[in-house]
Amino acid sequence: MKLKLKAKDKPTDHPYLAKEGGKGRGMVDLGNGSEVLYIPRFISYEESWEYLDYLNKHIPWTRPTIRVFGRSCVQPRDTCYVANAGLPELAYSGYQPRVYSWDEFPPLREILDRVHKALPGSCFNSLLLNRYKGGDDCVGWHSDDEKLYGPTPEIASISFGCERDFLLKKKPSKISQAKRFEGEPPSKRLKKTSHSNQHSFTLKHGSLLLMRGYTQRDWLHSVPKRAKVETARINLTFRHVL
Ligand SMILES: O=C(O)CCC(=O)C(=O)O
Ligand SMILES: [Fe+2]
Repeated sequence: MKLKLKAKDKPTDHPYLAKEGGKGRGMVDLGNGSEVLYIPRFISYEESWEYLDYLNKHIPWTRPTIRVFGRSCVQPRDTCYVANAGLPELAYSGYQPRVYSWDEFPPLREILDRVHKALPGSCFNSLLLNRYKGGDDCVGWHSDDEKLYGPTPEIASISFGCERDFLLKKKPSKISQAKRFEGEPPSKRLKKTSHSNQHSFTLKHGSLLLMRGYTQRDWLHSVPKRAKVETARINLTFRHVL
């Protein structure tokens, strides 16, 4: 693996983020304890094509019917779910995916190992796969804030195939959050709210993006539709179910 991060470089707390450096390659501080790390070439170009080909052929993709704002619709992307045995079951938008075992897909375990090595201290036990067949396939604004991931989930996202935009936007702040600024001088308020409220990444073939801290509590993310995109993209999001 070409990644520069090694376990021996490890300071005690979140070494991969410390190592990348607050201002260095790939790390975006979203403010108030939310962070994103982006490593464009996590898996080599050639290996990434091999993984893409394998996943296209061997994953039992389904396109389920889900419920969004009280209406049934076909999810605009293919999906599959892999997890350790015995975990609480995942359900989202009224859909409970069937759970497949890692044993059925050795390359997924291999990618999981590579992610664990690159992110010392991480411990993912489940994986949601998405396949976007073309530019009409997408995922709308959401956060992965299901209770089974706990209050500060780390989500590691690997992308293969067609580059697509990954957008982040801040959730509208709650009154309780606004209240925190009461009684503080305006200069301080400005400082605390000076982070940008949106970010975008073009997720490259073989890239790794990590969301951590309060990113799921305070931010929404999406992969919007794109005209002119005709080729497929597969995305893997590794998560830790508590
Ligand atoms: O495809 C992506 O990059 C994001 C997928 C996602 O947000 C999800 O599965 O929750
Ligand atoms: Fe998500």
